[in-house]
Amino acid sequence: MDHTNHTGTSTFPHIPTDIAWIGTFLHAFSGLGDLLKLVVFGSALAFIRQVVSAVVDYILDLFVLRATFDEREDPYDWLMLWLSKQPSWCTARNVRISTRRYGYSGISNLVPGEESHPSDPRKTVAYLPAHSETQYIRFKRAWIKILRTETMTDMENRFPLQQLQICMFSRGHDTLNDLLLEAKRTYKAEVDDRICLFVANSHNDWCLTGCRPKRSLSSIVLDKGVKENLLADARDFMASEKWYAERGIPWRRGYLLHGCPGSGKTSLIHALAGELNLPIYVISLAKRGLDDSNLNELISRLPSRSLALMEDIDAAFYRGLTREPPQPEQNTFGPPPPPDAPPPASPQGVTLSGLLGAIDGVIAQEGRILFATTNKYSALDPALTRPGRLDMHIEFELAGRWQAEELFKCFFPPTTDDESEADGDILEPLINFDKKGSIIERAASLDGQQRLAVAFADNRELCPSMTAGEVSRLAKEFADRIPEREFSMAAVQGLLMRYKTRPHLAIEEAAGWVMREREQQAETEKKLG
Ligand SMILES: Nc1ncnc2c1ncn2[C@@H]1O[C@H](COP(=O)(O)OP(=O)(O)OP(=O)(O)O)[C@@H](O)[C@H]1O
Repeated sequence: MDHTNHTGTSTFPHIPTDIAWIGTFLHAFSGLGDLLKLVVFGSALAFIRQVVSAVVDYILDLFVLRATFDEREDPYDWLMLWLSKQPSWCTARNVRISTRRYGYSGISNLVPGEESHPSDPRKTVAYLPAHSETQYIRFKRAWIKILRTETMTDMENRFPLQQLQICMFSRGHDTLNDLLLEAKRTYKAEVDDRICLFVANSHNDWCLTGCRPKRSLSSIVLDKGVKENLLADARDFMASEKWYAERGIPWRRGYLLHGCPGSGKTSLIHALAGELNLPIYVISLAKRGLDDSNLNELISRLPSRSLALMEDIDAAFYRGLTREPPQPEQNTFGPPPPPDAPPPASPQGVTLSGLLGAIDGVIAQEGRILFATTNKYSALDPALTRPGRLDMHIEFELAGRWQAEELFKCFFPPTTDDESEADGDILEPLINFDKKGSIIERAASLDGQQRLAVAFADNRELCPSMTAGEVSRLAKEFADRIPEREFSMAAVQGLLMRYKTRPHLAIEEAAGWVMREREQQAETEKKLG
């Protein structure tokens, strides 16, 4: 075969040249092999890493349990209270100071050296681990990693949402369940003899504002049978879920307490909540920004078996409430704007139809008790007060003599059964002592103002000891000086408060107090025209 081309030169001689060129080329890039090796090795490594990480993740998923607690949910509060009792939680090195309270006193740590003040719970501060600070806590032989985080729920970073993330080695949910159970029990024990109050926060979520000691029903003096009937009715309702379901009646009950200010409406609701062990959810209809849809949302978020409280429902009626949708200038809740105020830019507020719908509409929660209070019963629309919405109406009156007598007994309970011993004390009731026990002065010899000053002295323990018989006699004497149905119970309580260690002085001063109150009332009426 002839490999000669038209130029007469053979083509084969080029082959060795090309091979040489490739050789030269390869020689020039002698690192390429290494590079290829590196690429292959790197890819293999990345692949192995991914596989290992997937396997590790898989194994971790099998053995590590992670849980997130959101501050909008109850378990967050249980856990925060429980954590507050763990030494390592309270001694975190990177702390955030907080006045938020979980349970009643659990998380609150007084600033060292500072005395607590029962009337101002905000004076106590809590040391919480800072956000993004990891804490390790031992629970039932397991180590739990806890991380507090704060995320923003809106674009403008206005609504921070706190979360707790916990992580533990555990194959099943047993340890987590145990932890939750213990946290819940701790929380329950803390709030058992207290009532928890919830209000709506800026997200329109229910938020625990605090827990206060339960008030005993016996400290509220009402006409015979009133509180007993109310308690029996509420108890019966709470136990009647099935009865309501069988008859297709929504399991809800509403109570309207109406009457003069300071007659014990709010106090009775708080005492009842304590008796029924129900948390109170306070709905403030005058709250800025609350409209029909917000109200609906709030009511739909009420937990079952709760007590919703709408106070001073009459405050909404300064312009009259209609069933129409809200207009800028009418039909809204809230205090009246000043006369020269510009009209609101957009209609806002709760309408009567919105309120009616929220109370008994389809979204209204089952198993809840609604309490509404008002000082102006006649201002309420009959649609609002009809059975099914507000089933039971209870009127509260000004203090009767019997109530004044009972209130006196609440203030000065008998301290001894021994009549002879008691008599001695009662004969000298107005002697006052300083803290060291020296006699200051015999109050009987003082004028009115001085007597008051003495009565305010910090000598509570010097309240004379009295037998039941003596207390009854004094209580009657006191009640005889209080005119029937003229003053509120709050006013009578105010009088007794002035002489909380001086029952005799309270009796002596009662007549003068009545005169002064009447004068004041006359003056106020004159001013009002
Ligand atoms: N019937 C009562 N028995 C015992 N204490 C009472 C009674 N009524 C009022 N008080 C006392 O008076 C104070 C005010 O009472 P409360 O707030 O319950 O009245 P209210 O009827 O809800 O008043 P308002 O209508 O102004 O809200 C409380 O400290 C309470 O202890």
